[in-house]
Amino acid sequence: MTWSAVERRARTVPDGPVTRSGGDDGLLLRGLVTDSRRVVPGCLFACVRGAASDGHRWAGAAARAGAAALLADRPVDLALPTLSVPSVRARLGPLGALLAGDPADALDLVGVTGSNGKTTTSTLVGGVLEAGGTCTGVVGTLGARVGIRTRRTPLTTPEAPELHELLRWMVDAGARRAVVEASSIALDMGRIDGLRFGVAVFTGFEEDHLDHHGTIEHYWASKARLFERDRSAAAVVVVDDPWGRRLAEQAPVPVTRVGTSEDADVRVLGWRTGAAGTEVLLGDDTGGHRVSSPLVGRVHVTNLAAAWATGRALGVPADAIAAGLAATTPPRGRNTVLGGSGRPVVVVDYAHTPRALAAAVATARDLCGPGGRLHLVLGARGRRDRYKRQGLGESARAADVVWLTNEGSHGEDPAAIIGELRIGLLGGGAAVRTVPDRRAAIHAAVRAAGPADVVLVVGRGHETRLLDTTDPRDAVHLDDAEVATTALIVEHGPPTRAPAGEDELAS
Ligand SMILES: CC(=O)N[C@H]1[C@@H](OP(=O)(O)OP(=O)(O)OC[C@H]2O[C@@H](n3ccc(=O)[nH]c3=O)[C@H](O)[C@@H]2O)O[C@H](CO)[C@@H](O)[C@@H]1O[C@H](C)C(=O)N[C@@H](C)C(=O)N[C@H](CCC(=O)O)C(=O)O
Repeated sequence: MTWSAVERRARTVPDGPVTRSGGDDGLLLRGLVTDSRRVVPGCLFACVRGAASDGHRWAGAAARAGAAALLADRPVDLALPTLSVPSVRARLGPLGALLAGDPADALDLVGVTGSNGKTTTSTLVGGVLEAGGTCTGVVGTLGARVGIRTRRTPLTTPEAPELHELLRWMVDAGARRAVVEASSIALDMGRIDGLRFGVAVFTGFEEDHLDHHGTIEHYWASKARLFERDRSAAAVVVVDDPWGRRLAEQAPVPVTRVGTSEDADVRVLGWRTGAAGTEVLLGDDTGGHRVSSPLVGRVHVTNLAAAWATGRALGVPADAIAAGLAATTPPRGRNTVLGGSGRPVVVVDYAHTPRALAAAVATARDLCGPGGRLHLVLGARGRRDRYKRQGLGESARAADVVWLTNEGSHGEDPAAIIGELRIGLLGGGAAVRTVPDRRAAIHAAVRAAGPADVVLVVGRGHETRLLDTTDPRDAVHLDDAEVATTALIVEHGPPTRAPAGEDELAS
C-alpha cells in the first residue's frame, strides 16, 4: 500500500490534524505492526501508548528491524518517514483494514458480545452459517479458524491490525462470512474499529472486567457500543436478564429479542439437557422448531436460541440451521463432560464469574445420579478482578463439597486468594477442603467421588498454561481436562459401561 493512500485513510478519522514528514507518495508499505518484536521489513510501525509500555520508545528498535515508516502521536527523533496523528490507537482499525486490503469488504460479519457465552455462541453461529452453505471464519477466545485451518490468537479479540490480517486470511481461504467475538475491552480499546457487522449478538451481562473498566456502567457502555448504527445493521439480544432488556430498548438498530419471556421474537418454549446434549423447542413467526445439540447444560439454551435467531436474520433456512446446531461440537472447556460409565462424571468448564458458576453448578447438579453428590474444584485467577472472589464463593455454596485450590496466582499469595473465596462460602452447607496444588485437588475430588457423583472443575476451561509469578516465562503446562482424564483412570480405572454421551437425555 502506498504512503499517500495510508495518509488519506489516516485523515478519515476526524480527531484533528494529520501531518506527514518524509517519504515519497509512492513509498510502498507492507503491513501494519504494533510490536517492535514482530516487525517485518517494509512495514508501518504504529507507536501505541499502553499501560505497561509506550510504543514510541520502541520506534528505534522497529527501525532497526526494518520498519519503513512510523505512525506516532508524539514526536519521535528518528530519520524515518512519519505520519503524526492525534491518536495512533484510533487509526489502528482503519489502517489495519487498508494494509490488509480491506478484507471485511468481502465478508458479511457477525459480532458476538456478552459477559458469558461468547465463545459458544460464536462457534454455534459459525456452524449454522457453514450449514447454510457459506464458508465462514470464526475468531475468538479459542483462536481463529476457517474450514480446517486454525491459527492461535493471544487475545479473545485481537488488536485491530492482527484482526484484519486474520480476516484477509479467511477471505483468501474462501470465507464469505466471519464471526468475531467482541470483548468489552476490545470494544473499549478500538480493536474492532473499521468493522461493520450485519448482525451483532448479545448473550447476557454481569459484572466483570472491572479492573479494566472501573465501573459497571463503563463496562456496559463498552458492550453497548457494538449495537450502534455505525457498527451494526441489526441485533440479536438475549433478553432474559434486565441488561438484555435495557439493550433491546436502547439499541438504535432493529432488534430480534431472544429468551423465555412472552414478548421474545425467538421464544424458548421448552428445553431439556443431559449428558448426551440439549434439546430446545423454539417458537418464532414461522412456528415451532425443535433443535438439538451435543452441547451440555442449561446455560446453552439461550446460546442455541441466539444462534438460531442469527441464522434466521441472515436468511439461512430453518432446516439448515437445525442441521448446523446439531453438527456443531462443543468448544473445548465449555461444559466438557468426561467419565461416567460406572465412574463419576467430571465436567470441565470455563465459568469464572459468579453467575456463570451458578449456572455451571446447576448443570452439574442435573448430571448427578440418584443420591449423587456434587464436588466443585474452585480457584480464582490472581491479579484479576479480585472483587469477584466472594461472589464465586457464594455461588459455590450450592455444591456438596468444595475443593478450594490454586488457579494461577500471577504473583499474588495463593493462600490469600483461597481465603477470599472462603469468605463467600461462610454460612453455607457445603463441606470445604483446601488442596492448594490444582493437580492434586482434581485428583482428590475425583478420588472422593462415587459413581453417582459429579466433579465440576471450573475457571480455566480450554486454558493450558498456569502461571504463579508475574513472569510469563514461568508458566507451566496444566490442562484441567487432561488432569481429570488421568485422575479418572488412576482413581477409578477404565470405563465399564457405555460412555455418558450415549445415555438418554435427562429432563
Ligand atoms: C488491557 C489490554 O487489553 N492490554 C493490551 C494492550 O496492552 P497495553 O496497551 O498496555 O500495551 P503495552 O504492553 O503497554 O505496550 C504498548 C505498546 O508497546 C509495544 N511494545 C512493547 C514492548 C516491546 O518490546 N515492543 C513494543 O513494540 C506493544 O506491542 C504495544 O503496542 O496491548 C497489548 C499489545 O497488543 C496487549 O497484549 C494487552 O493485552 C493484555 C495482555 C491483556 O491481558 N488483555 C486482556 C485483559 C484482554 O484484552 N482481554 C480481553 C477480554 C477477554 C474476555 O472477555 O474474557 C480480550 O479481548 O482478550
